[in-house]
Amino acid sequence: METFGARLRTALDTRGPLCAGIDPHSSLLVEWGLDDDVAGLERFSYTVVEALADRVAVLKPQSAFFERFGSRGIAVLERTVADARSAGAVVIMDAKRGDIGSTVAAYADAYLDPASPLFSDALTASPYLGFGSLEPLYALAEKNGAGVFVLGLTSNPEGSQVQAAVGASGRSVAEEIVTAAAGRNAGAAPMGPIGVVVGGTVATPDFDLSRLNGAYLVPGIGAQGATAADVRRIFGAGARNVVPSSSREILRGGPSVAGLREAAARTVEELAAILD
Ligand SMILES: O=c1ccn([C@@H]2O[C@H](COP(=O)(O)O)[C@@H](O)[C@H]2O)c(=O)[nH]1
Repeated sequence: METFGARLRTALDTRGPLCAGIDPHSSLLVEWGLDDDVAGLERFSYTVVEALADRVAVLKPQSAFFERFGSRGIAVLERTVADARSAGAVVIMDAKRGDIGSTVAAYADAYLDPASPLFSDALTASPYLGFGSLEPLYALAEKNGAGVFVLGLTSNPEGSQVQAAVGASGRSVAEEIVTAAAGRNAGAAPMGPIGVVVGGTVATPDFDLSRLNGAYLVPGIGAQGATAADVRRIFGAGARNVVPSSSREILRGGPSVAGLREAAARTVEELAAILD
């Protein structure tokens, strides 16, 4: 079985360093001339998959925008994930799950078990009930060749209230998360299954990001104001295993398939120029 790290590395090498978000905001549905209903959600999501799943490295559906339509929205999410994976994209489910370990085990079954209709290549998760509370996700991800992206330094301005807090060790919460993830990834090649989210909008971290031996998912490119230059500022020129992520900026290229492809290609070009 190919590991998540190997699959992600190949996707980045062959398709370029971009994660395109599938975020069907009601305002975007309207911009695309669609109704803000399940039919609109379907058309929007399947168009993004048709346009991008055979060419961008990673697609990241944002679960919240599907959940708001209840079970019919989840059905659209299931097909979106399955079709995107069939077309060769690595799919990161952005659901930011987290709870006590016994409940996290059910989230693991929901997203990281190949028998589940929502099975994805990776899941975003919140480690703020403790990094170890997510252990069932790490274990099932490893078993099934999938990945987990834990929140480290999020792109929103409120994040630092928790993530920059310094504990008894003298290290910030975010540094502790990176350290813990690095411990779990030790020895894996080309990289381990535990990635960390570091927003492109954050202040330059004052600790070493290079020891993770896993991928960094970097949301905030485009609509939140982060640029390729920010990716270089945070990770250094030529950084590897960095997955910049942009949703609204690319989605505004729609509703045409050509417009979406053009927006994605432009973003990849900018990012590839500064990443390995
Ligand atoms: O720190 C984080 C973690 C996740 N996100 C998610 O990424 C996209 C960003 O969308 P844009 O339209 O490119 O702003 C969205 O799904 C967020 O939930 C994040 O922004 N920051």
